[in-house]
Amino acid sequence: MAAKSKTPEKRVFLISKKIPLNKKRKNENEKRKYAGVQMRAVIPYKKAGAKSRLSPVLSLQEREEFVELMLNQVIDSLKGAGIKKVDILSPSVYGLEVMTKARVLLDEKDLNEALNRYLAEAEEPVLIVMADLPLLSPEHVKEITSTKKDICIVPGKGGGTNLLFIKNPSNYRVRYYGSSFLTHCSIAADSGQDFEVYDSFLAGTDIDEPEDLVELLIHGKGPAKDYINSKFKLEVSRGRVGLVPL
Ligand SMILES: Nc1nc2c(ncn2[C@@H]2O[C@H](COP(=O)(O)OP(=O)(O)OP(=O)(O)O)[C@@H](O)[C@H]2O)c(=O)[nH]1
Ligand SMILES: C[C@H](OP(=O)(O)O)C(=O)O
Repeated sequence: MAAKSKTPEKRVFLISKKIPLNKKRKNENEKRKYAGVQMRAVIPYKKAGAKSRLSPVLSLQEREEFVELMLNQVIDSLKGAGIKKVDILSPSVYGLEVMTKARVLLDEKDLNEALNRYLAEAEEPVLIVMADLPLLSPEHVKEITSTKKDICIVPGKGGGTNLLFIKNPSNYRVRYYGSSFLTHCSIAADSGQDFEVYDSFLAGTDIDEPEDLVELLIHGKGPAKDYINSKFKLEVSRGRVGLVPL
């Protein structure tokens, strides 16, 4: 009997010994990273005069209302993915006076300067997420942040960068505008960091131009879609789906 009771104990000991403690910790860390605990997300956001490229179809007041709805959906997608630390980086407190879902950081500098200052000070992996991504889901966020590479880049339409996940933020600088997707790939390669390109129609659809509102009405859900739905309907003309004011 004594010999029998020793065997299982010994096996338990051996199994747990098979996984070295440092590897076990690493696995646990990986899991935590996946759940978004050991990273932060930052959303650059400017409400004043936002989305000027939508001015042919939306007034200034409508555009400012609309970006606020998109911002809130982006925050919800990040939180839904388990990311606890979400910062909004804005040149002004305008529109963020009662924000409780994320920390508000003010920096009057332009988009690139403000983000690069943020990255230089960051001590943990950073996910940069644009505020105009109402088709982004928690599943996208989880997949992007579980990359095995140093960096994960999500291209936006027309050469932009919709999300950028950077594991070593103090070694990376952003350069948005122009063909920023290509620029961000080059910056990664030039700094010796490997990167993954996350190819997704929905995460890649940023809402810049009136035709992007068509994609929101077709594929979207939630308050940003409802807002556009209250002003426009879809209409098919010559084989293309377009937008018609209600
Ligand atoms: N912190 C900060 N964020 C900005 C600034 N300008 C734009 N953003 C944000 O950066 C992201 C990408 O900006 P754009 O897609 O060009 O949006 P936009 O400037 O509102 O739109 P357009 O006027 O049509 O160019 C969005 O999340 C904006 O809210 C800025 O000066 N500072
Ligand atoms: C900020 C800019 O956004 P876009 O103008 O391409 O939407 C970019 O992604 O480089």
